[in-house]
Amino acid sequence: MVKVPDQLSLHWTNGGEFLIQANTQKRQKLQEDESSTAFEHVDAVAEGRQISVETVETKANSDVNRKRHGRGRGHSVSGRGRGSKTYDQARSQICPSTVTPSNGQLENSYNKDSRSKEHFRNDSRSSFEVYFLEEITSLRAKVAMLEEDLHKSRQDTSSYQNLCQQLEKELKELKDKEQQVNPKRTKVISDLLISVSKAERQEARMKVRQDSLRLGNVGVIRAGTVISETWEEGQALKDLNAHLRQLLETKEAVERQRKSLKKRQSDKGDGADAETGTQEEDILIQDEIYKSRLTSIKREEETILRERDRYELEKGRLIREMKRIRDEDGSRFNNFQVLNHRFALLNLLGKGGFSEVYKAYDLVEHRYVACKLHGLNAQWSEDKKQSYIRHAIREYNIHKTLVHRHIVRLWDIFEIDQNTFCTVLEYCSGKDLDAVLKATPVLPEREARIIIVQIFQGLVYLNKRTQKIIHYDLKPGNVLFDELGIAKVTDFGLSKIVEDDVGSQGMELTSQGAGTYWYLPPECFELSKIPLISSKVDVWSAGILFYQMLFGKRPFGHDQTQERILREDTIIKARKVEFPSRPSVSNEAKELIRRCLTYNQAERPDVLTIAQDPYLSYSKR
Ligand SMILES: Nc1ncnc2c1ncn2[C@@H]1O[C@H](COP(=O)(O)OP(=O)(O)OP(=O)(O)O)[C@@H](O)[C@H]1O
Repeated sequence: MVKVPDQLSLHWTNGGEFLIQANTQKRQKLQEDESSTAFEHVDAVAEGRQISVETVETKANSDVNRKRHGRGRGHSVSGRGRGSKTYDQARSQICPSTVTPSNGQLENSYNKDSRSKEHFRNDSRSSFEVYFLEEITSLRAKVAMLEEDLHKSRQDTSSYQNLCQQLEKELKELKDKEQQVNPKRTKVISDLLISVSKAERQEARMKVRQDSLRLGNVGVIRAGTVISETWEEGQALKDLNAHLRQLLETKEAVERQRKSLKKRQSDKGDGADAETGTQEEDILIQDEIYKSRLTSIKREEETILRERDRYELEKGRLIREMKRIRDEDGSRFNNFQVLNHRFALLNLLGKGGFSEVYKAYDLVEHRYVACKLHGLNAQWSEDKKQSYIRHAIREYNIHKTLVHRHIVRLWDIFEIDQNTFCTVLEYCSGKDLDAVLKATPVLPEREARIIIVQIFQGLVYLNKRTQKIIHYDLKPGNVLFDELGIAKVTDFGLSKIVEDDVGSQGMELTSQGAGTYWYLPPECFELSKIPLISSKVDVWSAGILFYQMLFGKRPFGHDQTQERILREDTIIKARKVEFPSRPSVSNEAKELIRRCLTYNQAERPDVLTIAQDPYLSYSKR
């Protein structure tokens, strides 16, 4: 008996099922008849073909799948489509002749119409052949397409490789070119910067000369063999002073006249005649004239005094600028050197105790920076030099880790020679707070508030790090402004890292005596034992700063020298802060200052606590 392959029924659903059933019934019938040779042959052929169909179909499917899962190029769809179409055609050619309403009917039809069997055999055979042929053609076409694809891909790969090589070559050429152009470009930028800086130097010197005529100049006086410098007032101040003197003389003259008028009035006594009455009225009128004159003199005096104050501020600025120019002229870095092949030094910004700060241009990052040149005195002992370097490295190590909007960034540090090294800082083109307060000693509360808020934000950052930092040297000169007016705290030369194991009272102050005394709290002046300090030092300093911005002076020892503050224990006695009646300042501001200037360190809030003060917050609650 010939076995019908299972696949047949799998593929030929619906119509095919009928066919299988028909064949099975046929076979049963033939077995019964034992005369089945012709049909068995047909069936065997049909079965054999069907197996082949299955094999081809499976292969075609796996081709399609491979295509689908593989590169997924467009041909796979059409290939499958074509195959399926052929397959469907084959089915449709086979099925109509074999499909009958029921098995019984099929048998009947088979028995009744042997011609239809023949017809079926012939139809099946030709359908399969057609199908195979079409399938083979389709597969060949697919293979051809795949080969074509492969060929194209190979071509693509090789052209991509060529392109890649070409781009690499171009990149190298560009890099080489850039390396050639770079020094030229750097030279052009440097030359431009130098020209601008030279023009600025010239302008600065010209302005100083012009202002000197108005505001004054440094003169030299000789006393025996001793030559010393003295300040000679400029014409504008001389004129103002002369005007003031003249007003004073006039005032004295009017007052003298008024006095004698009063005397005349009292000498006359209480006369009641008509003449006396007239004279008395004359005296009253005369007195009124003198009074009016005195009032106008006072007004003029006030105007001139205001003008003189303005001139004094300008004079202060002029003196600082003269000093800066003198320092620049005397500096060994004033000749536009490029440090570390990168930082083009421009003009001197200012000179500190042991350092010169230059405006510079970073030729790599293309931005302005401030180069602080720390000079070790050649006369110093090796020990002192080493201690200074240790100190500077310590400062650098603290400062370089600080990244905050209200802290000046430290970009770099390098050695220039045996006695000099340089720290590179974020450039702040605005004035420092010290210069601001010299020009405008009293700031409007609104301006002072936003400055102190920014300072506290910087301090909060220092106290939220794992390694907390006490700045220890907060003062107007250490608050800088960038061109947008953003305040930034700088100079970490005296700052302290609060170690993890420090007790609640704070850490030991090992550098007692350093710092600027107006801004330091009472605990820093403790002499009986080593003081313990914490972030509360900065809270006190910020309180002093805020007071100074609002009232134009420091609350404790404003007019005293550092030495006198120490000698007279000024800060140790600073138990309570007093506020002047003018200018008028809000109670909230005064309360914040009181909290910052709490005498007892234990009761004074620390940075994170005081930062919660509603006055330091701008959020709408
Ligand atoms: N990052 C900066 N950007 C712009 N100007 C700066 C910068 N750092 C310092 N300056 C300016 O340079 C000048 C000198 O600064 P420096 O810090 O050396 O002086 P100081 O604080 O007066 O002195 P010392 O550090 O010895 O107390 C000051 O006028 C300061 O405003």
